[in-house]
Amino acid sequence: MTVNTQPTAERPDPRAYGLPVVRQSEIPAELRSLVSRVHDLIDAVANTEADTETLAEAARTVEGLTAGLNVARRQIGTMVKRDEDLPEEAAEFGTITNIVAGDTNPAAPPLTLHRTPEGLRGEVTLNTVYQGPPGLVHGGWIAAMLDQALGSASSIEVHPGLTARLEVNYRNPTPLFTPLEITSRVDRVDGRKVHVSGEIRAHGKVTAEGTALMILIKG
Ligand SMILES: CCCCC/C=C\C/C=C\C/C=C\C/C=C\CCCC(=O)SCCNC(=O)CCNC(=O)[C@H](O)C(C)(C)COP(=O)(O)OP(=O)(O)OC[C@H]1O[C@@H](n2cnc3c(N)ncnc32)[C@H](O)[C@@H]1OP(=O)(O)O
Repeated sequence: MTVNTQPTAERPDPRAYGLPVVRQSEIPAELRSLVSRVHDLIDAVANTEADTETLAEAARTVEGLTAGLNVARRQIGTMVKRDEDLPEEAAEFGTITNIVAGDTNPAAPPLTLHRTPEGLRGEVTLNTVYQGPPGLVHGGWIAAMLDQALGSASSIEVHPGLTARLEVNYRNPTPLFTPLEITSRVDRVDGRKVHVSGEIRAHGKVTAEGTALMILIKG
């Protein structure tokens, strides 16, 4: 059962918690481009068999780049405001460096979830950076992606919350380099307790199922 496909009107404003907010459209194209290139760099570093001279030069270059970028850092907990077509009071917020779905996190896959009549749906294809068993996605990452999809279902359909309990059933191996479909929904709301569920599918077959209890943020 989907409780409500429309966002709740009143949402907690991160600014009330002392957290800065960046509009998604304010993230410079240059930063998005850098994030994408570093995402590819992580994969290249994880898999390279280049000669030691090339490795040493790359390390020096990256060290210099890191120092250059660290001259100006965001405040921890900076949030990004999404769905800017929604009215201000119905806006959806996410943490900008969220490890699963953060706009500016090059280590994030990233997973983007969209509303559907049934709940939320997203697609993601993972490379060897997310590898656990050979050729397969790490189980911890499967849990992380389900946690994000289930938390987002609560956040978008009801109200943002924190995961109090998460259960994952690994039904089939989840392959790398394969489009994965991730779906989630709200099953039941009981005061501040929101029961959510979701699945990951590869080639239409369920590889993992998750259920969780989200406790809504007060205020
Ligand atoms: C941090 C605030 C910033 C706000 C910024 C504004 C907007 C933000 C917008 C979005 C961002 C929000 C979320 C991000 C979305 C996705 C990220 C992925 C999800 C995560 O990565 S999230 C991290 C991992 N997560 C934790 O880090 C939680 C650690 N934990 C706690 O922080 C507390 O534990 C908490 C808050 C869960 C509850 O604490 P609490 O004091 O608020 O509530 P309380 O204990 O009174 O429970 C109320 C009722 O829930 C029942 N209940 C509680 N826990 C239960 C359990 N485990 N099993 C069964 N029932 C349970 C009680 O029995 C009672 O039930 P009853 O009312 O019937 O008596």
